[in-house]
Amino acid sequence: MFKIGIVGCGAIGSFISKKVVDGTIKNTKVVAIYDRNLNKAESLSELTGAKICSSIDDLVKEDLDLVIECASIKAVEDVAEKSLRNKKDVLIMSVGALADKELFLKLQNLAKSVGRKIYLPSGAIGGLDAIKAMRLGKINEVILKTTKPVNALEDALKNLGYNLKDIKNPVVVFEGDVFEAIKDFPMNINVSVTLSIAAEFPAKVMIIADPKAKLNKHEILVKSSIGTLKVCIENVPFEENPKTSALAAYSAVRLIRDLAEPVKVGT
Ligand SMILES: NC(=O)C1=CN([C@@H]2O[C@H](COP(=O)(O)OP(=O)(O)OC[C@H]3O[C@@H](n4cnc5c(N)ncnc54)[C@H](O)[C@@H]3O)[C@@H](O)[C@H]2O)C=CC1
Ligand SMILES: O=C([O-])CC(=O)C(=O)O
Repeated sequence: MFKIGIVGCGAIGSFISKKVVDGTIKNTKVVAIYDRNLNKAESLSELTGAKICSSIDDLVKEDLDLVIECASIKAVEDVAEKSLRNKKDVLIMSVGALADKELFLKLQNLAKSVGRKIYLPSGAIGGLDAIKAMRLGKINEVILKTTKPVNALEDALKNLGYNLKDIKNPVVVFEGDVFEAIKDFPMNINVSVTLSIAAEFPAKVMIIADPKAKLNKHEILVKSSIGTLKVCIENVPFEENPKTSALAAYSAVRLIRDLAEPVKVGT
């Protein structure tokens, strides 16, 4: 039995748990969970039978094969470092944390020294298989254009001083590099960091708030010496968290399921 621990019992953590319980992820059990909001942890414990832990330290001491972080950028350092130090592989959803190059390097070195893995799912985007191959040639440009409904960007827009009622037409609310993008939109643009890590090239990012949009759209352009990649993905958002595309959770489910598969498809 493959044993997992989950930190963050929101949209993604709940979805992964459901897919364990319904057998989509086979031979797997959710053994331990932690959320700073106890109510959220209690609902997932009812569904999975998992032990509710009182802290990340408590969770990583359990007998686990994989710890899944699906909480927030701020939680990543603690979850990843403590999991690795306790000889557990870790899957990170809040990939935006790894825009901090020092942190990323520290975690990579730690994973190597303890012989464990850090998994970064493709999340709400696609095309990373081709981009990873392209980076063996020369990458010249990486662009991500993300269009989301206004409510999906609500927290970040309010912090940036936007009055949401004033947004009547699609408006470019951010244009800049990946590092600035994830600072301003920490709950909306983790994908830009995953893309930049896959390409080993910092993405240029544009974010558009569209009051008529119903889907989370990500358009990717990568120019390289091997060829040009254009990917456009239009994702259905989660009802319980419209910031998050359902595909992000599906990609984690797929990754966990594939760990046990004998055949690997794609790079
Ligand atoms: N890599 C990707 O493509 C994507 C990544 N994400 C990221 O994945 C993460 C999870 O997303 P959702 O499930 O939609 O979020 P959510 O807001 O539905 O759930 C997050 C849960 O984590 C808990 N939490 C937050 N910080 C915590 C901490 N420090 N310690 C313990 N619990 C904590 C919250 O109480 C909440 O229950 C977010 O950081 C989100 O930005 C979301 C979409 C795509
Ligand atoms: O789910 C999405 O469409 C993308 C997202 O929120 C993120 O990358 O943080």
